[in-house]
Amino acid sequence: MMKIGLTGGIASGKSTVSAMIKDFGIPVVDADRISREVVEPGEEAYKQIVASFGSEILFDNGQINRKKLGNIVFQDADKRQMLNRIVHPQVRKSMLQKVNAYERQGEAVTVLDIPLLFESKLTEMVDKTLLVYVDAKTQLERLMNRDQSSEKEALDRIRSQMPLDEKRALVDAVIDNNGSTEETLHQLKRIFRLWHIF
Ligand SMILES: CC(C)(COP(=O)(O)OP(=O)(O)OC[C@H]1O[C@@H](n2cnc3c(N)ncnc32)[C@H](O)[C@@H]1O)[C@@H](O)C(=O)NCCC(=O)NCCS
Ligand SMILES: Nc1ncnc2c1ncn2[C@@H]1O[C@H](COP(=O)(O)OP(=O)(O)OP(=O)(O)O)[C@@H](O)[C@H]1O
Repeated sequence: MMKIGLTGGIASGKSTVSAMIKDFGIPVVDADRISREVVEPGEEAYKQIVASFGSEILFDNGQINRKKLGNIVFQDADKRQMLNRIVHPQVRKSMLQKVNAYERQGEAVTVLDIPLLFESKLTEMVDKTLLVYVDAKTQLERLMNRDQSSEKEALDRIRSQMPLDEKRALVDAVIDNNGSTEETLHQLKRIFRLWHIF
């Protein structure tokens, strides 16, 4: 089974591209979604997060207040590393299980949507890498719009990741998502044809 690592920066358009890939009938394993599952109350990572960051980061119902935890970790690299050390091993484990299940089902291709593919050195999990690229101005605008966040909150998040221009040099193929979604779909199809996926 061919494994494709789909990556990008925050709000660069990974979810938009992964929805197109699912429409082709190709399975997608989503690291962001898994990172939400592994921090549900009762899970091992949840207990470690509460022990490390305190109950101030919880809502009254016990769920993690992600906006609050985000504001802490995206302003402080040490705290971010502390959170990453708790969450990433669980995410990796769960991703591997899901990928193996698709392999057993006989899927020919599976896409792994991993925002931190390079930052977390997960490239050995995949055969090919595909970057969803946007320029810095578009990224900031789309992020602030989508999350209704301030410029400061958005820039804190963008700066906690490897710049997209650096990622460009590391991948097998790039989709430029500055244009319309139609142009993005066109580029995606061209790359998948090139890789003999269809
Ligand atoms: C800090 C948290 C609580 C903020 O939650 P929130 O719901 O606001 O954001 P969400 O999880 O949807 O992430 C949105 C985007 O932020 C970026 N991002 C998330 N975590 C990180 C991180 N540790 N470092 C850099 N960028 C990150 C990614 O591009 C991601 O797509 C959450 O992102 C988290 O638990 N992060 C640690 C786990 C992680 O690294 N997840 C990302 C991929 S595994
Ligand atoms: N080609 C496009 N034209 C206009 N808007 C777009 C385009 N692609 C994506 N968007 C919008 O930009 C925002 C970010 O896109 P998306 O959520 O797909 O990014 P992402 O990389 O998955 O983000 P995250 O890392 O936060 O999960 C969304 O509001 C989306 O609707």
